[in-house]
Amino acid sequence: MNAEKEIKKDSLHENLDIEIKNNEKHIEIISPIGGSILGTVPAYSKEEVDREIKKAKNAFPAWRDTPLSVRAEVLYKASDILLRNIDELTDLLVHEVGKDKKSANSEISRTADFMRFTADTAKSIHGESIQGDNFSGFNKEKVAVVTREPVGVVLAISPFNYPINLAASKIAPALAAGNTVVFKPATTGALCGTKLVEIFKEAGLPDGVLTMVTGKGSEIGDYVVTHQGINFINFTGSTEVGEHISKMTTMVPLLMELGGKDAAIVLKDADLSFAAKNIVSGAFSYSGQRCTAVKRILVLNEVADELIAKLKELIEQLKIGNPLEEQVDVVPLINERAADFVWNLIEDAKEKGAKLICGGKRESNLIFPTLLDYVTTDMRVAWEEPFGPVLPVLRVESVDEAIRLANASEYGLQSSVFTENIEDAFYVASKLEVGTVQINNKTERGPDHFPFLGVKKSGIGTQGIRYSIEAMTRVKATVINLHY
Ligand SMILES: NC(=O)C1=CN([C@@H]2O[C@H](COP(=O)(O)OP(=O)(O)OC[C@H]3O[C@@H](n4cnc5c(N)ncnc54)[C@H](OP(=O)(O)O)[C@@H]3O)[C@@H](O)[C@H]2O)C=CC1
Ligand SMILES: O=C(O)[C@H](O)COP(=O)(O)O
Repeated sequence: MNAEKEIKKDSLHENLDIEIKNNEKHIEIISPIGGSILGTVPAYSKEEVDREIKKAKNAFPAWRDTPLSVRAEVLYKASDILLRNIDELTDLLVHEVGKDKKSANSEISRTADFMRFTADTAKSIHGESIQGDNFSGFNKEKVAVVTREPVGVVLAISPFNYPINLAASKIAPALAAGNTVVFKPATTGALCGTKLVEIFKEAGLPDGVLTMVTGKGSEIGDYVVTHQGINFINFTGSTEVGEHISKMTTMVPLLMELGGKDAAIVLKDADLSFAAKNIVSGAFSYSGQRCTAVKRILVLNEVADELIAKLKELIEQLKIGNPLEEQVDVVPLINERAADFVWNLIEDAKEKGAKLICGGKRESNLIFPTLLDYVTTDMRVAWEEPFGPVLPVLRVESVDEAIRLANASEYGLQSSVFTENIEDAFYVASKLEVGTVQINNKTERGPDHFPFLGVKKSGIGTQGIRYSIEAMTRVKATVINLHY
């Protein structure tokens, strides 16, 4: 039975030109703005997944052997096409994941820059040759020619929050390196993902070099990640799913960016106005639905009151609401379930004695930016990643207490330290168990050629343009044995 029923689009979204197929072989994509259906994507069966992976496998030898300059040319073209479609894509992003228009637009232009930089970087990566005589017992007659080889078929799995950028930042380096790619977008974000694939094809990618499988992760995810045709998995998403994938797979290299609980550590001598401005933007942009969002403040007691007053003032200036109507800072969360989770964290903290400074209000999946003071280590919000607009403040007695609390997290993505003293900044940075420490800045991923990684439960391996290309290639040594 595969009957089609007509679905009428909500007036909020009727300007979007997306097809809706209402049958059991399609999944509905629900907008976080208004909760209505935006479009549908196919729910792939196992046989269809097999077919797409096989296409990528078959396309691999020819793509690997395609000159790098030609592969790079496709990325330059894709970057141009992306920019040509920036208005349409921005609009789709706003509708599909509820991002504010300015951030959505910058996601697209950043992705175009990313693709160009990837092509440039790939062209400048080269191998080396090594002579044997450095090792005792060998001489110059033995020479290794060391090249970088693609790994084969890369499975790229992206999350909902950057449906264009976190897809392209896996796909572009993988393709530049000579791999073929099977792309599994987050279901909310799959309409954007579909457009991105179309753009790569329009740029001239041969058939099978980039294929896409859509379907709910809970239904097809395990089948895809354990498929024998996959040679490498590049995943961004929650720690829960990342851990699950790493338990399911065997002998497949993994590159994973997972959850975080980034701390902003504010020392006594920090420029508090500057720190507050950075923290508010770091914590609340896209309503905190960013892995690198500032997710807790560890502030020295002596300056806590002053910092909190400044934070409150800035938070109260944030524009909250519907990104389809106007430019706002804080938008509805991706769905009701996400909002329930954040709401429960706020309630738990309040019940255990946290002081609500501002926010603490909810309208459906829109949570108002919330600042909680006097958060203690028995409260869930001190440790759990909200992926929403709630910011806990933990007051500390000393710099070492801040470091201890920062490191007590199971996560280790990034941390900020705000201070005017470079010695103190480096002392704190040297002790923090994270992938990146930001001195006097909010936590953030860019610029995209910097290494981006998480330690502990925040990830495996390193992304960032050159790092991603290197991660998705392997070294091959061809040894010349001369006998002169
Ligand atoms: N460190 C980083 O760089 C980043 C980390 N994140 C983290 O991601 C989370 C939010 O993103 P969200 O999209 O909700 O994350 P999820 O972990 O829920 O989903 C991520 C992706 O995994 C897919 N998936 C789900 N189950 C499986 C499975 N069994 N096998 C294979 N794939 C599966 C999802 O598909 P489907 O949508 O169909 O379920 C989606 O494509 C937060 O925890 C955040 O910290 C987000 C962005 C960046
Ligand atoms: O997915 C995320 O949340 C990102 O990797 C963070 O990127 P950003 O710091 O540029 O928002």
